[in-house]
Amino acid sequence: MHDPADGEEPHGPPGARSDPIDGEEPQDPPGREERAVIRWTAGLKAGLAGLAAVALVGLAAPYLFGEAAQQLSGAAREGVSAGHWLGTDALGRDVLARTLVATRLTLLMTAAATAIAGVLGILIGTTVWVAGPRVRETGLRLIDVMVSYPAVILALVVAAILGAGPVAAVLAIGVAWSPAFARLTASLAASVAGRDFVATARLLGVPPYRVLTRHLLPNIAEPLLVLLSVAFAGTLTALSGLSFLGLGVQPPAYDWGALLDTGLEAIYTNPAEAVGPAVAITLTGVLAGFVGDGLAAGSDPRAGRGRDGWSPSAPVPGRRAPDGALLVVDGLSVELPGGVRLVDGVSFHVMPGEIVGVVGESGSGKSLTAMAVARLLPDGVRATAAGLRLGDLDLTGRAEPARLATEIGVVYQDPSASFNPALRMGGQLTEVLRRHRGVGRAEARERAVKALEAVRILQPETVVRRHPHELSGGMRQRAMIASAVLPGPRLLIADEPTTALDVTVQAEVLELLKEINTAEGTAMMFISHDIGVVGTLCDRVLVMYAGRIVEELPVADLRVGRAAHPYTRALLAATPRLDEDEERGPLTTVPGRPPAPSARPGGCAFAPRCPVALPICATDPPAPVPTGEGRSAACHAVGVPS
Ligand SMILES: Nc1ncnc2c1ncn2[C@@H]1O[C@H](COP(=O)(O)OP(=O)(O)OP(=O)(O)O)[C@@H](O)[C@H]1O
Repeated sequence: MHDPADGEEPHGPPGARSDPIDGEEPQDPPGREERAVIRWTAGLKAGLAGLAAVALVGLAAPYLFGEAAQQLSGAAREGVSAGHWLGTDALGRDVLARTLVATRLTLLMTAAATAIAGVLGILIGTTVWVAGPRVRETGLRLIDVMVSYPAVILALVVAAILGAGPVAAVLAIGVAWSPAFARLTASLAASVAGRDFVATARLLGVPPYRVLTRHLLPNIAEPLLVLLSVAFAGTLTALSGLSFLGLGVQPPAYDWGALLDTGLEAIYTNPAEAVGPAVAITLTGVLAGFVGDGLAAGSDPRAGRGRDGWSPSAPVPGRRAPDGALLVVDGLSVELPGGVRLVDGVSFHVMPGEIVGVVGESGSGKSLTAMAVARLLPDGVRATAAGLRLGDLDLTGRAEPARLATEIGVVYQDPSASFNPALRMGGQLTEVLRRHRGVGRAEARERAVKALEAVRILQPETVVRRHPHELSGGMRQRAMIASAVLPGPRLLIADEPTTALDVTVQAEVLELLKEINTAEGTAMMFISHDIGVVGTLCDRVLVMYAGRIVEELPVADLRVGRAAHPYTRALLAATPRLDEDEERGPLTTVPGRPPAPSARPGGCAFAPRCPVALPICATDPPAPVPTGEGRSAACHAVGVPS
């Protein structure tokens, strides 16, 4: 499976190092489309609308109620009345008017403190990240200490040093909240810094500040935005707390905290006096919280995806899977939230007991197609399909986890990352049987031992007691196959299961998969970028290019080089064939590179690399056309004499 970070090709080879200032930078990662989208959840809308209303009050109240707020009515500490909805204060001034007027100063102070916290924290966090390892270590530890120190206490210390007053309070709270931003920035920057596009930018000599502003900050903006709204609520309460304690705003100026302080003095005689500022503080804090929650939910790719990231789409006309097909995929698309299609309307089927190979260059969408079938799509992508079913199991609906776990087995590319290093093999192998098939511990263990034996692992009784790191790569891959077939799945998805293995072990694993297929009748989807490997194992082959299936053909045709699509022919021409008697001439490479998903041309995505492209290929995407029994190709040039 592709890391989103390496989805698009960096410009030019790393060796083509240019001027460090104007160094050629890698393209933005595909995640960018994802970042640009804010999902307008109800909470976010309500929070923003509420805060806008509060800001409007802050703007207008001093003009509308400024006079009423200063006017001495003569009736001190008067209770709630028609003239004074929240009563009057010790000098007879209208409490409601004062609460409304105080909105402006409170909001200004809160916004200033939040801005100071954000700017200072992000500066500290990024400086720590840009600094060398030793400064970084010390900086991070210091930030940790500051974060663990309660912000209000820190603010009290700063306020005590700077003296009482609104400026000191704002600075104190701003400084006190900055470690939270520094910590988040440093951790997020560290996680993004390890991604390939950042490494490439550095390799190309892009200066650190440019890496920071162009590649790092935009990628971590979303969580920082969430923290900003949380900090707004936090600084509001903290500032009100300082004013309440007499360390913030000083008379005759007043904010909500100061009003609360005077209101509490009269809590027994006129409780309403404290209600105004208390409600204002709580309401504004809650609204800021709504915005934070809304932003967090909006940026959570799992939110709002409907049925587990799945939604139905219109059926694809003219395509019908044969009767009795086990897996039927109809118009499956996988896309990023911004609408960029990574897999674009693929339709295919797998018959019971059939091994279907999926080939194509890196990034053609093979893994995402397979993972969409297994319901294991990574966060941040969304799948739609007109139909997707495995036997009677509808894979677009809320498929039962127990059925998914037992009816579809998955073998991944990297055997070292597929097992939990902290657990023994036995527990991991028996998990699905025990959890979903209700098999007892002893029997599950016995079956695990048999399964390991079946994949030709020597001394399986000892192996079940071992941790994954104690096994060789080949053994781990075979153990993973054992684990995948143990619950008796109807479909086994093998995603480049031999890529990480050496050639001898590769051959053994392929043989093993064939044996399982023959003995158990397990249908398989076998993903590989190696058309030669697919030719030895599979019955039928789907060739993918730029998110689409461009050709479907029986493996017998592939073996003899009878392919209709120019892309398949180019792949075949680039593959060495050891079984060939006659001289075939030198191997050729497929010129050019596949387009990035966000930059696919309007017509046929292969057209710019195609030796037989027609004018129509640049404008119209070709639909699959039958090219023989069980064969089809999506190409305008098929059947056109060259
Ligand atoms: N989680 C993700 N977020 C964003 N883009 C993704 C994500 N996963 C994959 N992609 C992009 O989708 C496209 C198809 O990826 P996929 O992993 O399916 O390709 P593939 O054909 O299996 O390639 P490979 O052989 O290298 O694994 C690529 O451009 C990839 O960068």
